[in-house]
Amino acid sequence: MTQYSRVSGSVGLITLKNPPVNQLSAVVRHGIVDTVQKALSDPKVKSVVICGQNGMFCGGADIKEFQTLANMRGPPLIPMIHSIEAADKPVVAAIEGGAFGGGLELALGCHYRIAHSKAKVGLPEVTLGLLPAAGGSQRLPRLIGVPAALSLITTGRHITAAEALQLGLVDQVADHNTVDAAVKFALSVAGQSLDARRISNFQCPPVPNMDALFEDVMQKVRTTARGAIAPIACVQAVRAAATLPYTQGMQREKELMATLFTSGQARALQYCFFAQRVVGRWSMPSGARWDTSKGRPIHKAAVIGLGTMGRGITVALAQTGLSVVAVETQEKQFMEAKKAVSNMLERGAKRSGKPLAHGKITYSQSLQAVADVDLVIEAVFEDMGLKKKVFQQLSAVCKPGTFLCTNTSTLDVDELASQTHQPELVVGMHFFAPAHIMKLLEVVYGPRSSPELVAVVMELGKKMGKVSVAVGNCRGFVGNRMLKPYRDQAYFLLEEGATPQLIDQALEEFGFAMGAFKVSDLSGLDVGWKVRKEEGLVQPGGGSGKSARIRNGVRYSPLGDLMCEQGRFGQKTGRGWYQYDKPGSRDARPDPWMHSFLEEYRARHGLVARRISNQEVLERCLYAMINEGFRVLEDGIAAGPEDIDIIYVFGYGWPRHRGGPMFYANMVGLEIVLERLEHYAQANPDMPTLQPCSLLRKLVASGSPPVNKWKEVIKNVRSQL
Ligand SMILES: CC/C=C\C/C=C/C(=O)SCCNC(=O)CCNC(=O)[C@H](O)C(C)(C)COP(=O)(O)OP(=O)(O)OC[C@H]1O[C@@H](n2cnc3c(N)ncnc32)[C@H](O)[C@@H]1OP(=O)(O)O
Repeated sequence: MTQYSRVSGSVGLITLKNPPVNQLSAVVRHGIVDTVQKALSDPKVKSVVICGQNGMFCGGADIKEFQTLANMRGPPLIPMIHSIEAADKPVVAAIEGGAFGGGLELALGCHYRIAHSKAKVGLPEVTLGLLPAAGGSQRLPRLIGVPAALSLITTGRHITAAEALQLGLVDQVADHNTVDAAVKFALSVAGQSLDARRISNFQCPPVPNMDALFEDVMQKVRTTARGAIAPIACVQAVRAAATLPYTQGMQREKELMATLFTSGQARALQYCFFAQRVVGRWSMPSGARWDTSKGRPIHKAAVIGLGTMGRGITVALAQTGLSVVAVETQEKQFMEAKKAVSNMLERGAKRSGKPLAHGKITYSQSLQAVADVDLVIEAVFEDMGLKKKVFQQLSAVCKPGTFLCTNTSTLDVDELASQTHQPELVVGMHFFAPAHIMKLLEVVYGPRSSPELVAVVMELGKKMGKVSVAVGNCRGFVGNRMLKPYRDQAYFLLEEGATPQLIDQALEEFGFAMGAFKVSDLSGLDVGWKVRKEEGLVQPGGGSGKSARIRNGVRYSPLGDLMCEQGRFGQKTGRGWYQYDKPGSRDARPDPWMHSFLEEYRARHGLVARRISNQEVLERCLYAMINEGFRVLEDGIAAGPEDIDIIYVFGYGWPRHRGGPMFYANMVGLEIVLERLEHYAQANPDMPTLQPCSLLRKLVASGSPPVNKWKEVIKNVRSQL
């Protein structure tokens, strides 16, 4: 786990060996303690270099060890790093690949740091619900100053070697063999005084108006944290570094870490870290899997339809380096799209510092232009008739073997596949707007979709920088299917006495980026109205009598339809569930009109408004959504709870520090979720989405196992169906 050798006569070389990222597991820490001791006691050794095998310095503490305290045996990190800093021989960190979290903290304990030009460094503990508690919160501000340290520690962002050099975080950047460069450097500094190299002895560089700086940062962090506690603790720890002697600062770091370490938030965030990796190992009900299905290379892709989504998809594809044919048949849209795509590419290049991808795109107004591409993403208007026509044309125009994908948020992918000669080469790609920015991609396979195609699209998603989740085909797939009962409950609560702001506030306090009604205003109320009209659910004026609030024997709220009849489509019309200064403006303000609108509505339907608590809002909206999540699992639409949680965290603004809806259900206690659903279902027999689903009952009957054990119960439930 840790290899030791003497090189160039007098340099002790310690190599961390713990694939995949040389994480600091107990054995590695043992190895470091032993080999440092060996190097320091060997009179032939004048200086020491620490590096990692396979081009990676160190990915930090072993996150798996955090799952249970019992796992955390072996030498603790803090004294280990202290003993390196206190050494009387220079110790040089040779950073290849990356130094993250405890890995960077180890490097900060060394007297010098040399990084490869392609290496990245960072303290991402905050993203795991923690803080850099192996001295990182105390050493980093002393080394690079309080403002820069706050920026790195509160965001967890990874920075390049060049930025690290500029900040003074590393001493040298190497373009070639970093270990050789570090050994050479170690030879050159052997015997030199180390007094000025021990960061714990430094004072933080003074900051003018320090109190104001911390107040300002704290306020910003509180706003963006949406209830997460780790970013706040990070600010407090850096403040301790800036105001206290090192030893007291370390004590404060320890106390803050103790609170975070045992918090549910840390558990949720660490679950998300692994869940994100689990969804990459996709599987299909047919048994096809990520490790047994091989894709084939895609050299040229096409996008059909250059509306908002098509433009974003074109940009995302071009940024991967692929050749892209962008097709739009309507002249006006075609001209506008060319300009818009070009602007988006320029902004993207500026943001990322990567070269412009203009040359990768050719534009055409004819579908014939896609004849020789390997993969097509159709992104025309969300209309089954239109999409069917496009798929028939694509099937005729494209060369045999071309993969055909549809960007859709709800439509039946199998129905579209049946329009083509090779239905096995069709999948859905549910992008989220703006498609070149949003991280989530639902990859929707049908019963006939080939695993090769799923492999290709999952890989393509990764290249586009997306978190791709493979899901089965059903109405709304995973994300939108679960959103429906959540939204329905929000509408029902309005009928029963709540206001849009009461409901949104409860959801935002829970941690959602936006409440249900603000989201509805943002995406446009007319979108759902059109779908409901097509489904025959809308009655003019909302209908009357008892049947007005029932469709197909199930409770229905015509409130959204009534809003649309009034032309209140949301932000785009300047009026929706909220009011806005002008059409297109984003600043939502409560609208007194809503009050009389709701009063009148309730009076018409004989409803008596009652006081609705935040708890009821959360329980009804979230548990209805979670219940649907269990149905999704039962139906085999998602392979596991991780898939659902990642979809919600990356696509629907679910607070990451609550781990996703299914993890959250587990945190609350499945038996409590079941009991509350039973309670609400009994009170509302016309709301079948509140009837607890059988998988939830089975899980509770099986003793509510942790999320990572659900798959066994799901397998049993499915085999009984
Ligand atoms: C008292 C002191 C206490 C605490 C102080 C210190 C705290 C810490 O150090 S917390 C850990 C901080 N480190 C991180 O957050 C880094 C996490 N890792 C990553 O960001 C990435 O893995 C990477 C940038 C290092 C590499 O990315 P990539 O090449 O894309 O690989 P993967 O992300 O797919 O990871 C591969 C494989 O490694 C597992 N893994 C990665 N890091 C860790 C880790 N620190 N501990 C345990 N396992 C780790 C990861 O899960 C993947 O494995 P699986 O596919 O099997 O899940």
